Amino acid sequence: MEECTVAIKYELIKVCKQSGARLGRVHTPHGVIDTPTFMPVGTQATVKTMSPEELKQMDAHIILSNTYHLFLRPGHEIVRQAGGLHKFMNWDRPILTDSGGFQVFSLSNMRKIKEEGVEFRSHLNGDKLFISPEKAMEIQNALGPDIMMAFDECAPYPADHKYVKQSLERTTRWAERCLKSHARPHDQALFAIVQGGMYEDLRKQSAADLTSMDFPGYAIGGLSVGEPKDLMFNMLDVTVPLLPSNKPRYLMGVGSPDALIEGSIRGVDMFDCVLPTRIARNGTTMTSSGRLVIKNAKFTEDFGPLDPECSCYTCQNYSRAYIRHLIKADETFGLRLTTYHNLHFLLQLMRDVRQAIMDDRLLDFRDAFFAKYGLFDN
Ligand SMILES: CNc1nc2c(CC[C@H]3O[C@@H](OC)[C@H](O)[C@@H]3O)c3nc(N)[nH]c(=O)c3cc2[nH]1
Ligand SMILES: [Zn+2]
Repeated sequence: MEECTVAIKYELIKVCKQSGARLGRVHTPHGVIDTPTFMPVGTQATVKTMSPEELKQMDAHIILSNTYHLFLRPGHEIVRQAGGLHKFMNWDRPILTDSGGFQVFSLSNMRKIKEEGVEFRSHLNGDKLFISPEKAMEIQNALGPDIMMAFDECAPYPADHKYVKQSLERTTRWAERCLKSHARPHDQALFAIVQGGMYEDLRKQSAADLTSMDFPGYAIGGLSVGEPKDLMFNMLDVTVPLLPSNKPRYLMGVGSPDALIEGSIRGVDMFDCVLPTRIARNGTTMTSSGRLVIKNAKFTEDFGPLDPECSCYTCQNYSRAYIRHLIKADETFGLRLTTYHNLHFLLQLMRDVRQAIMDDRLLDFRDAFFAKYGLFDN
């Protein structure tokens, strides 16, 4: 694609001499993203319990939203009338929307996959709905994110070689149809999603098919679907080297601290995961010494911060005892405090990862991080 029709540009800043990880920047219509980056997930046009101002305070560079959910509610035409997602949710930095491929297969029942697209019932009211590659592009065109994802099938795990091969080949044909129906390539970058399950040969086939179509960025899909972590890392070792080095690489649905560090070491630039926001809502927090479940009785009279090494708003102003009280009392403010801290923790982790790449010491950083992170027994 000639330069003028591409909405984003990847700038490689340097490669870590110790690990091979890379420091980069993704230039988008709504601003620059420093990579490797963690993207907070705002599936229904909000990062649950956080305001845009708080997300800026913790310096989130980009957030996610979701085609499937917004198609069902409030409907993409409402968002279009509002002037697009940035206006609708009052977020003027970059946005990435997932195509709904994952949700159609994971959230709705009674779905039928055809060459044309996927027939399914709404998980909200049982309405019979249909999403095709063209429909997914129409919805994302209305939502107006800086980065949109091709409509794909995230193959289930485990799945046999024959099923995964047929699925990836359909995903490739769907990606081609997405490209053809891409209305505003100069405004919105369309990323393809590499599939292939846990099969090296199929990962190579999917990567080869999609990189021959020259997308502005590539996601690695079909992972973090219940497989053992070392299998996921093994699939990364196979797939990442097949992706162009001058384009961003996005590992979908990955966000535990160890996976963010290991994925960065393997050359991944972008990550998203609901983990930090989801576990926060039942009072589980990530600290430099490991996971801390705040409801644990031992924190009843603990007036120290969640994480003594954390500089976030929650840790500077509130105690474990207070947060434990709020979570036990089902007080919404408690969820806000744990969510704020968990997101800040992962965003800070990625700032530390980027600094470690700059200093050519990411493997040392990893070892030091893991030496402490596993220490906590709740
Ligand atoms: C958790 N593991 C995981 N998530 C995944 C997602 C959804 C992320 C999206 O789903 C929602 O969170 C579950 C959020 O909106 C997020 O952006 C994927 N999406 C697509 N299109 N294709 C994939 O192969 C895929 C694989 C994933 N593995
Ligand atoms: Zn904190």
